[in-house]
Amino acid sequence: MRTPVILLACGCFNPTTNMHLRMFEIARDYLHRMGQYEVVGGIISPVHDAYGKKELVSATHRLNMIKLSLQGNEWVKLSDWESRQETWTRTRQILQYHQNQINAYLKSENNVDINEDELKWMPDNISRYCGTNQGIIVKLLCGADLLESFGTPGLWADDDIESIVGQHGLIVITRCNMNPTEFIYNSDILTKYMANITIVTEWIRNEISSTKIRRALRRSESVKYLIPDIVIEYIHKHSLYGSQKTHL
Ligand SMILES: Nc1ncnc2c1ncn2[C@@H]1O[C@H](COP(=O)(O)OP(=O)(O)OP(=O)(O)O)[C@@H](O)[C@H]1O
Ligand SMILES: NC(=O)c1ccc[n+]([C@@H]2O[C@H](COP(=O)(O)O)[C@@H](O)[C@H]2O)c1
Ligand SMILES: [Zn+2]
Repeated sequence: MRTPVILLACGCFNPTTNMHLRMFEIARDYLHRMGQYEVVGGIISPVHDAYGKKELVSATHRLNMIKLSLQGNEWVKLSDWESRQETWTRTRQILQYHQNQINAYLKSENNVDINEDELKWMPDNISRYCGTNQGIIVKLLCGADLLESFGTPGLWADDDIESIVGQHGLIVITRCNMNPTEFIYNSDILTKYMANITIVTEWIRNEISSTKIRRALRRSESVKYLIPDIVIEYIHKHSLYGSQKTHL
């Protein structure tokens, strides 16, 4: 019996790139091929404005751009819970919130309406799992850089890392110049929970990043085929990232 999982990606999504969307596809293909997990759905949870990262545009814009990117996507959904909180929330709590809502829904015998604003991020087909006694695990989907940020002094509490990896688990997509396997080897906590970490090698390598997209936009260079057209239109319409409409 395969274990049902939901993949949750957190980050700035400033703006969403094709690689953010590809991450979900790459992970689902790999997990299905390996046969241990069944991917029930995906969630994107953009970070709160209070995270305060350089050049971060408002959550309203980032949510809108994610919504546009997900048009026509049948299995990945946007969760705005994180951005609606009073301030920045640790990733452990974000995973826990979504896990608790899923657990409550599965116990609810199906009379909760998942179309309500609060639960719009739930997978459409989740009702299939009600009353089956089968839990769904919310796992953190991330790039190798996020995993390696666990090693930045003072950034993540050991307790949080233990809870994220021990109770949820990680699906890590490789990124150029990073060696997640070696990073796990060097960490006692990550080695302890190694069975809960899946490293997925992206063989069709590309180094799209939001930083490079913002840089190109600032320089009035084309970002076509790197981010969805509809997001490019949105960026120009709202003059985000110092962009001027010279393309598209
Ligand atoms: N090219 C990529 N390969 C693998 N993972 C990626 C890639 N781009 C983004 N990710 C992952 O997507 C998630 C969200 O990342 P984030 O919003 O920081 O995007 P980013 O492109 O890394 O942006 P920035 O350059 O602003 O840091 C993170 O887990 C990150 O590791
Ligand atoms: N202690 C924590 O829970 C912790 C620390 C640093 C970053 N994060 C999260 O990781 C993501 C990092 O995104 P960036 O790579 O864009 O900075 C964000 O979603 C942020 O909230 C969590
Ligand atoms: Zn990043």
